[in-house]
Amino acid sequence: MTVRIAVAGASGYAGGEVLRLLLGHPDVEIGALTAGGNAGSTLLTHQPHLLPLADRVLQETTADTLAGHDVVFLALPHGRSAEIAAQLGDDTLVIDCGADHRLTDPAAWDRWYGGTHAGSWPYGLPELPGQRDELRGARRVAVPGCYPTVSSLALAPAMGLVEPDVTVVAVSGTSGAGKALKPNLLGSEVMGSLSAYGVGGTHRHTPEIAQNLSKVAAEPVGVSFTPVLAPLPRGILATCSATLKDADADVRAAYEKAYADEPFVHLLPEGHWPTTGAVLGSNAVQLQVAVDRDVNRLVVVAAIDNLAKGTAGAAVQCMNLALGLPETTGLSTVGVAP
Ligand SMILES: NC(=O)C1=CN([C@@H]2O[C@H](COP(=O)(O)OP(=O)(O)OC[C@H]3O[C@@H](n4cnc5c(N)ncnc54)[C@H](OP(=O)(O)O)[C@@H]3O)[C@@H](O)[C@H]2O)C=CC1
Ligand SMILES: CC(=O)N[C@@H](CCC(=O)OP(=O)(O)O)C(=O)O
Repeated sequence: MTVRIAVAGASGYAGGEVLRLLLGHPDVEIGALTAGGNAGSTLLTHQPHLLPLADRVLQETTADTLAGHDVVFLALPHGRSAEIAAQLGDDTLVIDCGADHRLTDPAAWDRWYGGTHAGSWPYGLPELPGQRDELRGARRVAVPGCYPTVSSLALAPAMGLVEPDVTVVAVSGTSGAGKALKPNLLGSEVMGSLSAYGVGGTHRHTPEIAQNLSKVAAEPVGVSFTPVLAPLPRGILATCSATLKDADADVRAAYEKAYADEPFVHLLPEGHWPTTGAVLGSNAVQLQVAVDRDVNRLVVVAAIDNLAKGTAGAAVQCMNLALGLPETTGLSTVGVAP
């Protein structure tokens, strides 16, 4: 089967990564590509690596332009997806890389994003318990945020083994912030420096991580989340910890069991630790677990590429699931090294 796809936000980082992956997908034909203010320019201007699509002219992001495709990927700023998606019929599979449809609680949406909640869609993290079934045949998919992806996968197998109160400190490359110029992202501010931001429970991914872990734990899970910006283009390394209920619990066995059949989530052999370099450009998640005996805490380190498994790779994985294609089509588990 050949699936005709469109990408809204094709000039951005997430849209560009969706296209990079889809250029290697055997069942896809690439249709309309749209942007905001950059509509009218060629894709080459924004995505110098996507030469097979170099001459494509970016169109305006309207429902008319996007209609008539089998799949529409929305890689737009927060708050821009809902209105467009509402105008696309159920014959179109809509995959939203933004946040508009991730949170299930309207009050949480209002608190963290503000304004009217557009409703929640099937959540695009197939590796969470029960989630894959929700995505098979779905017509709408909310792709998770990059930090919630890595932290939820790092901690989900431990739910029940740890107290429902977790800490996540995650270091991210700068592409996570998108292309828009921000003062803290100027080259001279970022290079050679690490900086924490969204400290003190103020980052909008906190409720998304809590939503995921609370669903798995079947009880409210408190989340203390601190993101850190690093001078890397891509990659997230998350260190997650929680107090063990039973000091002798076999946590490694729980992780081995949870991810034994997952094509993209890899618990590394003991003694090896995840690195962002090892997952670069791939849809892989690398994990390692340890128990800090002195303080009786489980410590999990996890790495993803924020643009791949953290956004575009997850979007393609979910497209495959929704369309009934093999889940791994067009996706690699092999990173780039060194
Ligand atoms: N970067 C990442 O690691 C991740 C990103 N995401 C999500 O993906 C989405 C896109 O992010 P990202 O690619 O990083 O952002 P970028 O800033 O790199 O790209 C944004 C894209 O949206 C377009 N756009 C901006 N404003 C409008 C508008 N008013 N109408 C139509 N199009 C518009 C831009 O077009 P133009 O060039 O014309 O301005 C551009 O194509 C966001 O919702 C983000 O949260 C999710 C997970 C991780
Ligand atoms: C480094 C950096 O700035 N990262 C982004 C997260 C990107 C992402 O996954 O998020 P959304 O889809 O929810 O925007 C941030 O902290 O806002």
